[in-house]
Amino acid sequence: MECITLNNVIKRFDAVVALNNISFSVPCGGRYALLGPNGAGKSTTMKILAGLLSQDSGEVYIKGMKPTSTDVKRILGYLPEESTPYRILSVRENLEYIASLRGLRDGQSRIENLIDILDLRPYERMQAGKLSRGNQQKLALALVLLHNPEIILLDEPLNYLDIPTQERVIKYLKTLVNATFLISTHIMSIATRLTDHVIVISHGSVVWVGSIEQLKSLGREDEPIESVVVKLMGV
Ligand SMILES: Nc1ncnc2c1ncn2[C@@H]1O[C@H](COP(=O)(O)OP(=O)(O)OP(=O)(O)O)[C@@H](O)[C@H]1O
Repeated sequence: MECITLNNVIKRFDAVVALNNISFSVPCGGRYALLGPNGAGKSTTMKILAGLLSQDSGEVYIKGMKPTSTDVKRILGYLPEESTPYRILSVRENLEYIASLRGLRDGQSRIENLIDILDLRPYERMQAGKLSRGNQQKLALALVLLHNPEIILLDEPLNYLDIPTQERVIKYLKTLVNATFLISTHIMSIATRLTDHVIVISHGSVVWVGSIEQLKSLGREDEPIESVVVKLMGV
C-alpha cells in the first residue's frame, strides 16, 4: 500500500513554477530521501504533504486521504526546515501542551522518554526561546515525534545538531521500524544512514527514483555518491 502519493502535482508562486507535474509515491513502511538542488521544490513538496499548502492541480494523498484531513493530522509528524517551538513556554511545557492538544494517553511517559533520548533533561525548565539553535531543533524533533506518528516528514532533521545528538537521533529514528519516512536533506550521509531509497528532483520534477544501492551502482568504482547525485540533478 502507498502511504505517500503525489500525482501530476503543479504548484506555482506567481510566475515561479515550484512543482512542475511532480509524481512519486512512497510505500507504507518505506524510508525515502528527497534530494534536489536549492530551489528544486523539496520544501514545497513537504508543505503540501503536510497540508500546509495546497497544490494548483494534481492529487496528493496520505494513506489515501487528503493531507488536510483530521485523520492525517493524527498520524503525521512534520518537521519544517526552520521549526520554532512556542518561545515563551519551557521545553517541558511545549511537550505537555502538544501532548494535551493531541490527547495522548501515554503523554507523560513519552515526554520523559523523548527528553532523555534527545538529551533535553538539563533544559527542561528553560524557555524555548532561550535555547541554543541546536537545542531548539532537538525540541522541535521531540514535538514532531511525540505522538509516535506513522508518517514522518522531516525537512533537514539534523540541522544544527552536534555529532553525539545526530547519532542519538539516527539511532532513535532507526528504531521506528513501522513508520513511513520522507526525509529532505542536502547531506548524502544522512540520506544513506536514514533511508534506503532516494527521489531526486530538479526544477520541480522527479528526475530519478531508486534504491541507494542502485544509486551507488550508477557511479564508477570509488566515485563518491555525491558526484553521482550531482550528475542526476543536472546542475
Ligand atoms: N512562499 C513562496 N513564495 C514565492 N516563491 C516561493 C515560495 N516558496 C517557495 N518558492 C519558490 O519555489 C521554488 C521551490 O522552492 P522550495 O523552497 O520548495 O525549494 P527547495 O528544494 O526546498 O530549496 P532549498 O534546498 O534551497 O531549501 C523556488 O524557486 C522558491 O523561490
